[in-house]
Amino acid sequence: MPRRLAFFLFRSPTYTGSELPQARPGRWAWPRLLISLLVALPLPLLGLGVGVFQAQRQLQRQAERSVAETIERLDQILDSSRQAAESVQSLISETCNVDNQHLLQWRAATNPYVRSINLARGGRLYCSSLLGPISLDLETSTFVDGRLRLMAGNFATPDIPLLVLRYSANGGSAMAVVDSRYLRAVLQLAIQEGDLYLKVGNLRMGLDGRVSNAPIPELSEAFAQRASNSHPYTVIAGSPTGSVENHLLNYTLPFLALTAAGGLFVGLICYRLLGRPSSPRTILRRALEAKQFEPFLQPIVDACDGRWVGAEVLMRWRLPGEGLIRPDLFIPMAERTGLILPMTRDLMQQVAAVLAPHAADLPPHCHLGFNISAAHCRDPQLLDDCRSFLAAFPPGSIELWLELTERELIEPTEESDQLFQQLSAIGVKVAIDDFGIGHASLNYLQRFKVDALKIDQSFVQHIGADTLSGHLLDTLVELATRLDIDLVAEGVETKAQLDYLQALGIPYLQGYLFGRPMPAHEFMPALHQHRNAVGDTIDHQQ
Ligand SMILES: Nc1nc2c(ncn2[C@@H]2O[C@H](COP(=O)(O)O[C@H]3[C@@H](O)[C@H](n4cnc5c(=O)[nH]c(N)nc54)O[C@@H]3COP(=O)(O)O)[C@@H](O)[C@H]2O)c(=O)[nH]1
Repeated sequence: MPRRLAFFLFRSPTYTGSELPQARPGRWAWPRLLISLLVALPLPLLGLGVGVFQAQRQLQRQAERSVAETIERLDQILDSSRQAAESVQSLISETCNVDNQHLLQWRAATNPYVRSINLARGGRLYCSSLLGPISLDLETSTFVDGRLRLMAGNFATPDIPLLVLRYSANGGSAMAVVDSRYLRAVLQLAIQEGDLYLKVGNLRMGLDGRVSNAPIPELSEAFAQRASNSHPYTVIAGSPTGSVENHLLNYTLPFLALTAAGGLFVGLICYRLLGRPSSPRTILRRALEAKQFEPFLQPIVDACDGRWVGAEVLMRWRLPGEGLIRPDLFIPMAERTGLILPMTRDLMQQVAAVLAPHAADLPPHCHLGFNISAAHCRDPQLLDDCRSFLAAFPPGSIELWLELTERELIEPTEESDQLFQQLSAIGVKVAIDDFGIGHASLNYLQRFKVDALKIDQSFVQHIGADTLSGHLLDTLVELATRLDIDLVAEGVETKAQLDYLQALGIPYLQGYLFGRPMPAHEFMPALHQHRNAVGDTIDHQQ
């Protein structure tokens, strides 16, 4: 095997084109093996099919050829025997004297196939080249067509079968006796595989040289039969059940082994190819089809009293065998491949399916925020997706927020302007996510009709650590007040940060201090639990 091919087949697969996680190879091993088997099997099966077809054809041809050859040789023997019998026809009317016996012996000895020649008259054998004068009954009706008789033995050699050719002339007959050993040799030489029979009347002789009146065994795999044009006998050849298998083993084994090796090779290549990691797009598309992307909800709280006012929807990838995958590992790739559009649509549908039945229990005008990226701003279907999402809830029960991220720069165009106007018209709010760290944030503020800013968590985390963050937060609060837009501070983890942000007058907060992102179906039970707790706290404070 060339080195490059061996390397391709046997090296371990490592994908270098993407850092996207994939399902563990172990889970995929069985289907991969099954597909490889399905790919590997056709070649040996085809080989076997061709082998069986060829074997059947060869056995049939062989049977037909054997029948033709046997008839040709037997006719030669019988023609020659008839000549021997014909040559003594003048003796039939004569007695079995010494001269006539010598003549019979001479004729028998000079014919290559004839063992003896006998004369008969008036229903009796009266003269034999072997025994001289004899007197034996002769039943001419036992000769097929009055001319040919197959016998298991006779008076001279009771255990050696023979074929007797009768030639009628001068009121009697001359009979040339052919030893079955010639016949047996003819049969054996004419066939390599299968069975061959000489049939005279209801008696038959097989390759073993035995004469019997038993029916010929069924020749199911190949069959040929022909009667001689010159003498009253038939030759039958064929192959019994199991002959094709034997033929395959004896003659086609190398071919079958070759096709099996070919199948194995193809299967190995297939197994190898299936083991190669897919492109990032294919991995994500498969994950989406398998419904592996799930919504997690993180509460957003009212800074004054800590009550939940809504949630941000964050995507998680539940990869079988690997657990939950962080969004920063796959969202950038989803954005690059454009798959973020159907993924967000799927997320919206899942959230609507989980929360809509509990709409009455949600906080008033429940704020539900989804992250969108540049591709969404060029996708007119976003409008329909938002409409469908809003339509799943009773009117006015929720507020849909789209959070614009800055991972990809959003180029404002006529279409995007129109899209945002239409979104605003149906009540969808727009927030700028991670505000303050991206160079485009201020640009977005100018261009889009923004309803809220989400202050990046890095500012919150530096509260108390440096004065610059504090100044920046002051400036952001002032900016939001001037523009009359809402503010949400992200990444609140400590009581100190909470106090600071409350003192600044930031109305909404989000962070681990209030709740970590949780599976969508856990949101309602968590909200009830929180309500009980916050209700208590508020009562105590009052
Ligand atoms: N286009 C889309 N982007 C998405 C979507 N879902 C998530 N994302 C973006 O992936 C980034 C990472 O998100 P995630 O790991 O979910 O992290 C979020 C929070 O879990 C985390 N967070 C929240 N509170 C705290 C905290 O107190 N401390 C702390 N260290 N981290 C906290 O911050 C992330 C908040 O995300 P965001 O508000 O969007 O900035 C992230 O950039 C997501 O935007 C999606 O569906 N589409």
